[in-house]
Amino acid sequence: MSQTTSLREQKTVRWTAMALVSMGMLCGYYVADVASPLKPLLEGQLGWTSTEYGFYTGAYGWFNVFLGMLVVGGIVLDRLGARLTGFLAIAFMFLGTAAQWWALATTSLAGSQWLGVKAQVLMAALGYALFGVGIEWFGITATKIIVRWFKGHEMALAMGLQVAVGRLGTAVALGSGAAIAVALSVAGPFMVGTLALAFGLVAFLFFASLDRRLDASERGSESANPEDQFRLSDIGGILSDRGFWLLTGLCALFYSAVFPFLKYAPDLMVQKFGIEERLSGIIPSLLPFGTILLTPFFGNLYDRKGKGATIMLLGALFITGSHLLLAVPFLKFWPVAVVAVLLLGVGFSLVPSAMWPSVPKIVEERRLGTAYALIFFIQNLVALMGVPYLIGWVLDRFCLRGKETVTQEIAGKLEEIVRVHYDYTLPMLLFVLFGLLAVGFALAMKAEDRRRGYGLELPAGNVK
Ligand SMILES: C[C@H](N)C(=O)N[C@@H](CCCCN)C(=O)O
Repeated sequence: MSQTTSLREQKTVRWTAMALVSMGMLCGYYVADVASPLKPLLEGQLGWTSTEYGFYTGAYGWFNVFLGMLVVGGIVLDRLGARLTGFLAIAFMFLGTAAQWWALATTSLAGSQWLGVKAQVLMAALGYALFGVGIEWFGITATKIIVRWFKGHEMALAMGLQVAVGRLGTAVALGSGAAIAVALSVAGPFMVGTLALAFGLVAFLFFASLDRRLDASERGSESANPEDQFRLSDIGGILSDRGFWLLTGLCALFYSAVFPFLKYAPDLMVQKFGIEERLSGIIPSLLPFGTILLTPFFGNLYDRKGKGATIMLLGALFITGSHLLLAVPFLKFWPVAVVAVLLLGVGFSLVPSAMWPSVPKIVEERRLGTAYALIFFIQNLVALMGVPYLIGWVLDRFCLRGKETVTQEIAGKLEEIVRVHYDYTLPMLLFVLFGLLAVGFALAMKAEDRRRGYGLELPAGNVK
């Protein structure tokens, strides 16, 4: 046994490690959502359609799903360790964001088509797909890092805070994206994202040196625990568990009602509530801001009091109610949007705070890495790839109300842009449907928990 005290026993050091890793989450979540407030500008200035916007935002999951990059990420993480995987993840995010910046800034792609798609749209989509690999790898890596550094300490709080820091990135993206685009250019927010990720990479290198010191203090290797190893044979065992499928279904449907909504929320504010494009991200940015405090709060509540299945059910009900409010055609006053977004924020805090810590209650510890990778895989397929595309297609196919040419000041110059008008009732009803299906899965999860005794309703210490 080691004579030296492990570095993780020092509170300041482990929280410093968590803060350094969270910088990657902050910058990554910023880029993940920064295109949302740009939708009207992409249409007005660059002539994109809603279907092209949906194609681009759905590209997030292309490589994760079709090239199996999430599974590859799990294997790389378990075989090569968190330091190298984290570095690769941020490097992918950096390159993917730089590609998006270039695609929107260059004039060299104008008028060209690749594989029947506008070259600019495809280039931005490929950049976003590479970015999607990076951020998903980083999500799994950061979770494993937290487990390593906080085992036996404030682990749930650390996980909740890490998600909260990511949400701060989303809030900044939604709140400032359009203003940066109007001040600089539509590519401007991606330039900011590229620079931010360079900073995230430096912060991660500092973390890596701390992590190496943790190794030294424990005289062991970071991937020494054979329990953590990713095994392909584990997949069958996990997939045959009904509880796993109920949780995965809830995850895919819940995130289908939230992440794609965020991609269209600023446009909804412009189209339905008459908010100025420049300010269109302000109300949606209340959503992640609310979750910054509430996610760790509910996580802590779950640790102490239990009621995880009930918390997930409540969260699903909150998001359904919120979308219903936004779907009612005659409720067009901005305070309604504020109330709905705040309700959504409560739901967006309740479900993740109980869902992610519930996975270890359903899946045995040695299969956890595989289980998270599989859940993320299905979430990418449905919520991050399929639904964003579906909503864009529905908007173009069924919701177009007209177009007009208007003059707008962009980067100090007056320019003529096309403004496209949509009726968002149908897309919002689709989000209501995802919410209702999530409620169904949450109820089934609660029943399965009673039947199988997973302990989802029990506090952290009382689980068998
Ligand atoms: C997008 C990503 N796949 C995801 O689901 N992120 C979650 C947080 C996951 C934390 C797992 N320990 C989110 O709610 O942002």
